[in-house]
Amino acid sequence: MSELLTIDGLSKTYSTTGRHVAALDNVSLRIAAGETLGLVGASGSGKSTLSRVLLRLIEPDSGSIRFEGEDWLSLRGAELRRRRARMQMVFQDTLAAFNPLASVASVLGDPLRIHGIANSKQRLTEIITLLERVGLPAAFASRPVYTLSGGQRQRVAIARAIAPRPSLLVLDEAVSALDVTIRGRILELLVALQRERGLAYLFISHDLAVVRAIAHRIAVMDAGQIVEEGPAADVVTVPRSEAARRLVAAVPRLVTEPD
Ligand SMILES: Nc1ncnc2c1ncn2[C@@H]1O[C@H](COP(=O)(O)OP(=O)(O)OP(=O)(O)O)[C@@H](O)[C@H]1O
Repeated sequence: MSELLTIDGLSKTYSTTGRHVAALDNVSLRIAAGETLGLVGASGSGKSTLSRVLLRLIEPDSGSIRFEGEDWLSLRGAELRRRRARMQMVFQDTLAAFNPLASVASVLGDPLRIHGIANSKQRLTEIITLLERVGLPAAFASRPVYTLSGGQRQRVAIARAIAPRPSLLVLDEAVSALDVTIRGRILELLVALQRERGLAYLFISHDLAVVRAIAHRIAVMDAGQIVEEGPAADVVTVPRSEAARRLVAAVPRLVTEPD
């Protein structure tokens, strides 16, 4: 598999009122095309800081990111906007990410327009195709976002993320707020989309059980550092780091064999 994302030596320290927090401390990660890297860690370990750096919302103090062969941190302005189509995000809090009064059609139409995917005539057809692909009826196009359930909103968020035809989705606690049944269905949808489109995922969560269900490899973060990385089954069954052992212990069914 070819390398899609290469993160090398990424560091970021927040300094507020005389306190310094090393949120990212020399983080290096790799993701191949079409694979899922799970990133787990306790609250405050630096996961969201990494996703904010990838999104280019904050600049790291040092380190490099190569994405699709390009120096991701040096992209600016129009070129960054253009390349952003290829790396899309899905967050936990979709009500905050969307204007709740906006229709589903406008939420999905924006990326199509911005990235020049479909002209105004083709747009509604493309929106309906996207809705159907994520398991929502075409009639949802006219619904305001606030009328959708959490699971339905997360499907819209996934539809919006895949609309500009990315090669990588960064999913930051994307299923954490959903109840167990809905969460399972969204994970199934993500797996199906990955197979169809060769998408790669950086799947960020504090919940090792959820990450285990979807990731090929797992990286464990603790206090800004990657303390362990390996095939998903290995990290869950033979955790080497203290941080991974704590996360495994927090999921009793992973360590207890069924009767
Ligand atoms: N803007 C900021 N200013 C100062 N400190 C910050 C800022 N953002 C994050 N931090 C600190 O950096 C560390 C890493 O935070 P981050 O949000 O990246 O962790 P996380 O693993 O995503 O946690 P959670 O799962 O709770 O969201 C924490 O100690 C946090 O308090």
